[in-house]
Amino acid sequence: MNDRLQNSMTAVSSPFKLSIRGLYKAYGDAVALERVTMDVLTGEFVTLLGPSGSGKSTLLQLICGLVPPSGGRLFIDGADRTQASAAERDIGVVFQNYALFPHLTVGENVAFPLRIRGLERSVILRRMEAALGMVGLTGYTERMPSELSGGQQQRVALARCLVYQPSLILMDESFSALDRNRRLVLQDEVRRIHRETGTTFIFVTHDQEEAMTMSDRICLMNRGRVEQFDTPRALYDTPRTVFAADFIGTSTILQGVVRPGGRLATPVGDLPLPDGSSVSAGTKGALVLRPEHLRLHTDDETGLRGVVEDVTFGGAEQRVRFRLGNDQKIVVQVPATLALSAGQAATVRWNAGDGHFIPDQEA
Ligand SMILES: Nc1ncnc2c1ncn2[C@@H]1O[C@H](COP(=O)(O)OP(=O)(O)OP(=O)(O)O)[C@@H](O)[C@H]1O
Repeated sequence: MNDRLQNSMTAVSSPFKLSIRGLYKAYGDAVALERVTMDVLTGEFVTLLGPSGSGKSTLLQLICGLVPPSGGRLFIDGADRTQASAAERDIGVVFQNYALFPHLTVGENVAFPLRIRGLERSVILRRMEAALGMVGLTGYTERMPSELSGGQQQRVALARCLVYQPSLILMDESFSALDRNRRLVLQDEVRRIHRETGTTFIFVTHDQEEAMTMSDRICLMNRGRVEQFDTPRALYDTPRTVFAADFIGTSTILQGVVRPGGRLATPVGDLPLPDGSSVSAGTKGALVLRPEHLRLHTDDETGLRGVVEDVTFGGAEQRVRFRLGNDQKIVVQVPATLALSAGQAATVRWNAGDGHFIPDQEA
C-alpha cells in the first residue's frame, strides 16, 4: 500500500485533529522544545500556557510548519504531515501583530486568501461578508486597517483566517496588546466562533485566567516541556507539580514529609493529608491549599496562628494575605462582611482532608 493511501485510510479513523510524537526543536546547543507528545481532539479548544521562554511559540511554529523540527513527527487527521510545508497543512494562523496588509481595505484583506485560491468573485464576496459578520464587523468592508482599533484589527485577522474555513486555527498571544475589556469581549467571541464552526483551536497565552476561561484543555508548558495537559478544573484541583499548583490560581504550598501515622510534618506544624492521598511514611512533598479551602477566625484559638498582612477588596469577597509564625505567607478568601485590618492576629483553619498533596518528583 502506498504512503498516501495508508495516510488517507488512517485519517478516516483518527479522532485526533493533531497528534504529536516526540517533536522537539534545538537551536544549536539550546533546546527550545524538549520531546513533546500530545493529542488534540477534533473540535477541541486547547491552550498552550506557560511563562516566557517555555516553548509555546516554538511548538506553535512547528505545528503550522513555519519552522522545521529537529526530530519527532506530527500527524494531522491521522496523516503524517511532518514534512508538509505550511501551505500544504491548511492551518489558519492569527499572530499577535495582526499582520494585515496596510494598503488593502478590510474587505480586500479578508478576501485575500480566497483570491489566491482563485475562487469565483461572487463566492469570494459572499464568504468575505459572512466572515466579517462572524467577527462582528459587518459594514467595515471599505475601511483601511489604519482606521481600526487594535481589537478590530485582530477581528479582521481572525476573519481572514475563518474565510477559507481551515479545520485547525492557531492563535498566538492574539489578545495581549488589547486592554482588559476588549480582551474579554474577544475571548467570548472566539469561544462562540469555536462553538459555531466546530473548528479545532490551539491558542497561545501566558495569561492563566484567559487559558482557564477559554479552554477545553490546557497544555501547561515549562522550560520546553509539557508540565501537565489537562482540563482547567483538573489543573486547578489536582496539579501534578508544584510549578503547576503555583502557576494556576493562587495557592498556599506547604512543603513537608509524611510521618508514620499519615500526617505531614511541615515547618508550621503537623498537618492532615488530603483525602485520598495514599502516600507512605517518609515521602516528601507539598500540600496545596487554595484560598477557598481556608477559613480565617479572629475569635478562636484553634488552628494555625498568624497575622493579617494585607486585605484586598474584591466585591463579595476579600482576599487576605496572612503571615504564619515561621514567615510562611498564605492567601485566604473571606466574606467582605468580616471586618479585618492589617496587623490583626487571627487563626486559619481548613477541613481535615481538604487540599491536594503533590509528592516530590524524581528529577
Ligand atoms: N530562533 C531562535 N533561535 C534561538 N533560540 C530560540 C529561537 N526561538 C526561540 N528560541 C529559544 O527557545 C526558547 C523557547 O522560546 P519560545 O519563543 O518558544 O517561548 P515562549 O513560551 O513562546 O515565550 P514568550 O511567551 O516569551 O513568547 C527560549 O529560550 C528562546 O530563547
